Amino acid sequence: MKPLILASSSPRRISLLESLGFPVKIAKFETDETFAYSLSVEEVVMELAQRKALNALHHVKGVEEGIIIGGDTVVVLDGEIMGKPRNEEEAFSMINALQGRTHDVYSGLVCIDYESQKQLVRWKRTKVVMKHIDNDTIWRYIKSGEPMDKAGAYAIQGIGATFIEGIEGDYFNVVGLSLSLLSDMLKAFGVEIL
Ligand SMILES: Cc1cn([C@H]2C[C@H](O)[C@@H](COP(=O)(O)OP(=O)(O)OP(=O)(O)O)O2)c(=O)[nH]c1=O
Repeated sequence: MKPLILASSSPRRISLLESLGFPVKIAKFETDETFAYSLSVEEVVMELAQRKALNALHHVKGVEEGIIIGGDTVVVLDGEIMGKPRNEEEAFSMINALQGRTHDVYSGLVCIDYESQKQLVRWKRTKVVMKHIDNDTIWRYIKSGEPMDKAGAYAIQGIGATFIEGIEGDYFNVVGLSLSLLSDMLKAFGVEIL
């Protein structure tokens, strides 16, 4: 089987991919994550995931062969895209905006076959309903450190789970890598999970 090369340093994406039982190689390189505001959310997550994957492809050329996987996750409330907070104040305003409301989490996923250079680019959306959270609780959460490297400043898989009323869609898409979508994409490259 072709090795899977993950263009990501996200510990969540690494352990989700490893949970499928395949050996995973990591090829993460600094990628510009700015985007044009004229793009739709779907285009943003696909473009950023693609940039990460193409960057890895460029760097592993002649060194590693396999299927390169790139991903990107954002939170969207009222059409506004939230990435990772730059500081604690921004984390506060993100969670404060999300609490008591329903938002969408979009993840883009890209697979590139090194050998054929064939590319597949997809996206997926999950709806998340968050409970009301008071200001003191938000600040205690921020002080836990958990929100700082997460889109929308919360982690559904961590203490942030206590804020979540429910979701509609794929849980793993919120954590950053839909294993269901990935398995469909890998199938197109001749890779069967089972
Ligand atoms: C909403 C949400 C996001 N996240 C994470 C998933 C992503 O890792 C992160 C969004 O940032 P990304 O830019 O998608 O990824 P990253 O910077 O962590 O990793 P890399 O660019 O190396 O692939 O937020 C959670 O872990 N839990 C959640 O509930």
